[in-house]
Amino acid sequence: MTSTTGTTTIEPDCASHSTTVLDATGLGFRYGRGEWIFRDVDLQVEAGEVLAVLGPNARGKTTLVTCLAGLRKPTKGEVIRREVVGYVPQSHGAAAAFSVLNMVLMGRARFIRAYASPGPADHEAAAAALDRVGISHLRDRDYQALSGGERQLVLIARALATGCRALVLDEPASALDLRNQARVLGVLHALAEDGMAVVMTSHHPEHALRIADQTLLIVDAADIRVGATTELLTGATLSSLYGLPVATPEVSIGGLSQRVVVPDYGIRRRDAD
Ligand SMILES: Nc1ncnc2c1ncn2[C@@H]1O[C@H](COP(=O)(O)OP(=O)(O)OP(=O)(O)O)[C@@H](O)[C@H]1O
Repeated sequence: MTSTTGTTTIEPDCASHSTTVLDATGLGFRYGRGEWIFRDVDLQVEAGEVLAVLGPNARGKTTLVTCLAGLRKPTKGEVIRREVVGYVPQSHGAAAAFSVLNMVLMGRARFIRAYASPGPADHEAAAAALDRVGISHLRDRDYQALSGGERQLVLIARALATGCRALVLDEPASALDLRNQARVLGVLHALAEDGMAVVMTSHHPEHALRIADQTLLIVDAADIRVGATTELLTGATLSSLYGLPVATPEVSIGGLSQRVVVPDYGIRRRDAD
């Protein structure tokens, strides 16, 4: 056990035969003396598994995943992290003008002594992380001058440079166009195929249907549902979760039958007869 933060334990356990990377039990959180944001959450994420966290705005998705990542101390319960966890925040901003390479090298902070410069091993890890997400060609670009999709990939590379075996991402594809959504989802899917445990929040149930093995729904603080994505994400459940009619028909795209999410916005086009 390397460190303990209240009830949250960080426990790299290389000798364990369990493939459970993140193990949360009885997790509850409230800000100060406010209302519970969520309570009694139990979940496990295995190596190579993707967990999507869905719920309407302000239901506590960010709060939950920051507890899982160890950035926030839960009010109740415990999270056991058996591997290093990399966190990818929602914000794409950078406080100063950094190159892409220097952004990714920040992920090496825990390996670099105070006032020391990154060494060859750090540069090697940063290059491997850039390569892993397919953006080696951007390494000398100014991070602030990149598009939202490119920045998202840089932040994933920065997390990978930590040597993490679990990745927790807050809305990794929310601000991206369709092609960049596919690109980020493809990277996460490939990382999971290589054994990474992936947790991501999303406002896109179809992203969960594409890549998530498990989904966690925050219906309200006392009603948290965790289950197999394809079983949990029915039209009826999504309609009730988001408060509008949602259909989930099977369609064939590119020769592949896929369940898609079609919300009824309740608006009739003016040119419709
Ligand atoms: N530091 C804080 N102090 C007090 N309340 C907070 C704090 N941070 C978040 N909250 C509140 O906790 C609730 C959950 O916030 P959180 O950001 O976790 O929700 P979310 O589901 O990620 O929201 P969104 O989908 O809009 O990003 C919200 O009501 C929010 O206002």
